[in-house]
Amino acid sequence: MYRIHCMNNISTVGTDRLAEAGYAFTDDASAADAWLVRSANLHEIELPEGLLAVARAGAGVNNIPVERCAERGIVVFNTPGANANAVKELVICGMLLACRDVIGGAEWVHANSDDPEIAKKAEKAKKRFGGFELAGRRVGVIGLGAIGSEVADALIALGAEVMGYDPYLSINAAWALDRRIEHVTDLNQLLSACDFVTLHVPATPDTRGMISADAISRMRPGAVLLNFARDVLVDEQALAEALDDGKVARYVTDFANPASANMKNAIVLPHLGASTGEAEDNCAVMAVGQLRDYLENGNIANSVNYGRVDLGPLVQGARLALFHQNVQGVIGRVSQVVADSGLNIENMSNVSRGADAYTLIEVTGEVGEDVQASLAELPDVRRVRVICPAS
Ligand SMILES: NC(=O)c1ccc[n+]([C@@H]2O[C@H](COP(=O)([O-])OP(=O)(O)OC[C@H]3O[C@@H](n4cnc5c(N)ncnc54)[C@H](O)[C@@H]3O)[C@@H](O)[C@H]2O)c1
Ligand SMILES: O=C(O)[C@H](O)COP(=O)(O)O
Repeated sequence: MYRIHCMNNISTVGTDRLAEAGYAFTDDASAADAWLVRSANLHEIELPEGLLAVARAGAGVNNIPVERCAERGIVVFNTPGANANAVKELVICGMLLACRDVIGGAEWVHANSDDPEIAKKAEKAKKRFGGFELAGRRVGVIGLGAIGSEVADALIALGAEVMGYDPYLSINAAWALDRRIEHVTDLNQLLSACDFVTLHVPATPDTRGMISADAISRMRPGAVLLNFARDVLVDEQALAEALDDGKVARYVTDFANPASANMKNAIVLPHLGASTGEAEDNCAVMAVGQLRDYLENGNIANSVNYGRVDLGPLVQGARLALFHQNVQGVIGRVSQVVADSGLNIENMSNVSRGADAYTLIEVTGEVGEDVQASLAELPDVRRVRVICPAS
């Protein structure tokens, strides 16, 4: 029986599936075989010896020590696209809030709610809260993955002109985009041409600070910046100055921190992008499904530190799951140990990602503890699991 520890609240639509399958939940993170997590910061937490996997019910994995996990043979999963619709809707909402002073108008009504003349006064006051329309404006979308592509398509439907920038866009993702989206290969071209710029890239060493003082200086005067990706993408000091002097008209962000919360002309939300029932259920179901497939079958889908492996469900025999360095000779040595143990290899898959590799071998025959020990002792092998079919 596998033990799961939840680092955050995870939708019961997902966790119930684990309970129904006989999994146990533990409050003790160090005793768990796997962790389910949303945004809890795992960088400072010790990774227990027995931890096999971390499943992030969501997209961003900058809260997880992905490389350290890979070195230990701990598979990290995320749930690509499972919360994209929720974020897209909030981004469009953020853009509309920047177009018109909806918040100011609603606050005015609240402040005047006891005034019997409110209806008449509202007609006079409303000119303070007017604005402009999104249709016809040019919006730059940085990052055209699950969220960025949905935002770009929605903006086209709303009548905006859209420029997209994503140097790593896959051909399939490019085909899926509305053909009216102008694909630019120069970020500066997008920054200088757009009325709105919206960020949809992961937080990585490459993207940190990508909206630098220089990038801000290239933006159109009076442009609006939206950040529903991560706060570290933006040089917040430079942005605060640009908001003060009006170079940037509005900053709409999902990341409240001491800097953003005090910015002039900013609309700051408490990380609400994925906080809909639908998105939470989707993410939990996907995370749990991937976790089960790995724990019970050794298969890996949507991992951010190991490649995809799919030998289907394990029905007979057993599987040997090996994490090892991606170097010459490992597979030969592993096959020799398996053969010497009298096991027959029925099926096998090997994938590598950078320095790390994963090999899943389906065997028939009795897998003794000595086989696992012999495999674990091989050079360059980090971890060995023996997986048997559920009885
Ligand atoms: N506010 C929220 O609640 C919320 C919810 C989900 C995701 N997010 C954030 O949004 C990010 C994107 O989510 P997603 O689901 O679209 O991820 P995704 O992986 O589907 O898309 C990310 C895209 O960014 C592109 N990219 C990477 N580096 C780039 C660069 N330097 N310049 C331009 N493009 C680059 C990738 O090629 C990819 O297409 C997540 O990593 C997370 O940080 C926030
Ligand atoms: O990367 C994500 O998926 C989002 O930032 C959502 O984070 P949350 O699950 O903590 O709401």
